[in-house]
Amino acid sequence: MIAALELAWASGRARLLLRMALAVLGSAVPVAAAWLTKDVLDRVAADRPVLASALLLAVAGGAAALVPQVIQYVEAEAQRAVDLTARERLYGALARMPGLRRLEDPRFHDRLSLAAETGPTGPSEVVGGALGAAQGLLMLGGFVGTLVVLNAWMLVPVLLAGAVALHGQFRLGRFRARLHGGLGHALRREFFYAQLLTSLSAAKEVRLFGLGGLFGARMLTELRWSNAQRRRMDRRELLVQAGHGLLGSVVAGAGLVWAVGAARAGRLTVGDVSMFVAAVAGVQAGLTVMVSSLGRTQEALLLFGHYRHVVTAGPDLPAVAEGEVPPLRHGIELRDVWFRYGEDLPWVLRGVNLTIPAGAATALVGPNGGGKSTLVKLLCRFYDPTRGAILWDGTDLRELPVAGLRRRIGTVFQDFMAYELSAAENIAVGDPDAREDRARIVAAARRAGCDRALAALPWGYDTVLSRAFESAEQDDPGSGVLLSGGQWQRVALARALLRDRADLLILDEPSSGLDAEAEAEVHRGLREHRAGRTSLLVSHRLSTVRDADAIVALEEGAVAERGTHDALLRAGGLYARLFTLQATGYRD
Ligand SMILES: Nc1ncnc2c1ncn2[C@@H]1O[C@H](COP(=O)(O)OP(=O)(O)OP(=O)(O)O)[C@@H](O)[C@H]1O
Repeated sequence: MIAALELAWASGRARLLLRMALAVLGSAVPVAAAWLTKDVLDRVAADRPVLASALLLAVAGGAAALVPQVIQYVEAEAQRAVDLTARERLYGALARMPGLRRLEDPRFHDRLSLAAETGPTGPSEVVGGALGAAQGLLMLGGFVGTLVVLNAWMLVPVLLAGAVALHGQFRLGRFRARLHGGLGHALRREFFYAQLLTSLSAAKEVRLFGLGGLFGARMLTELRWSNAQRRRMDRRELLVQAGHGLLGSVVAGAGLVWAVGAARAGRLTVGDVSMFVAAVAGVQAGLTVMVSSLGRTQEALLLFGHYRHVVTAGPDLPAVAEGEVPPLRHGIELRDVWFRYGEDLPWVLRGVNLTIPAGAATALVGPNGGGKSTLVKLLCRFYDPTRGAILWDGTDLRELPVAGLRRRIGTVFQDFMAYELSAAENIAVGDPDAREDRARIVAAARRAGCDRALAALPWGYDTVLSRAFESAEQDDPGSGVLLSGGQWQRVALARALLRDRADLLILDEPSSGLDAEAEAEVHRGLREHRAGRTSLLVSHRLSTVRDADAIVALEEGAVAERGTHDALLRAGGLYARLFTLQATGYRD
């Protein structure tokens, strides 16, 4: 509750105070209007001057019409401000998580989508609900006072009905919050199938294999399941609300019968009867507002817990204070590194001992699933080894600032990103400092062999590499083009080469999509770029690694052998077998 209120306070104090003042005004107006109505009626019946009271009643009527509109506007404005602050905090918290483990955890993902949904709306719901409850309480207080004056016994059934409704609303709120939490899995799968049916990247296989019907049916199954859950919720809500309404009308009807009887007997004036009717309606309205507002607050608080969980989760790897990492002088050592992605998952790396000497080119080869990409991810410190350590010039990576370490590394991942941004930005993301430095971007593109292709695009480097944002206007750099797989790979390579000051260059399958000539050309460029630098090249194309200073073969998570190309061929082990197979394939 405090966290939600703090968020609302932080995103606009003046607005929150105004909203509170309006809540007080909103609850005072109906009570004042009821008293003024009684006064006007009694004055008319007693033939006394009525103008001043009638004018005040008109003002109260105007305020009753106006205040809700103003509250609505202020609430919407507050909602937008809270949305901004909540998102800033949520995505800021995510950016402070340097590892990948949390994002791979489906439970965390569920919380994350609930946090993204409820964080921006939660505080407004809580504030709105709390103020609504206070408003209801004030209104209730005013009318309860009135009922006490007229007939205190009427309070008993009216308040009992309110207590029943309050209990029902709380149960509904808890049920609704649980339902919301439980739907995450189904919603994610439904979204996944809907994405498959609409995404361009899946379209080829979906059409060729005729998967549209299958995925569509699965999407509808998920939707039907979540609809059934929502239907259960709606039915409960219907029952509770209808019961509450019914109870209210019975109480109001009984009260009216009593008031009319009392007026006949001369115990009440006409004004008293009007006041009584207004008071019973007012108490019930106050209770309804209070009950539904408390229910709304409770539900919002339960859901806001997910937002709090994500925002306060903290870094997912033991953090070290920010700072720079000294340049690599001697090398990186993996000392008895064991790693698995989860406690219930098999070991991926099993006691890897390996040195990547500074200034030398090391190549990593081996069968699929051997752990090469995992080793790359550990070097970038997306995870910490489960056992053992990785040392940067003798210092454990866990003792180095993550951002500082990553500034020292340039990497092309096997599954690199194709950003729907301009060609220049697609390269510049490799080093945000170079965003405005077109000369550096072009130099990196030249080294990766994509300079000519990018310069020849309709708007050169400013062409957007996507058609998602295409506009009808001509000459708009937003109208984009699509690159081929190999061209994309060169752009991703340029992104890593832009970090020309990085100490360690990691290339995970940088040329798998290139044609033979392009591959030879790119590797010639890379050899020049890597000369004298520390690099780690992961590749299945063994022709591209033969000139590395050392080749390491990784098999089933362990180093099977290590040496130069010639030495490994002579040894006749795994590398020799793989190389000979590939070479024979080419010759045949
Ligand atoms: N995020 C992950 N969560 C769980 N298991 C994973 C994850 N990433 C990889 N693995 C598993 O780790 C093992 C090693 O995968 P890795 O990608 O490191 O192999 P690789 O040697 O790079 O393979 P390839 O040559 O096919 O690229 C595989 O069995 C894979 O299923």
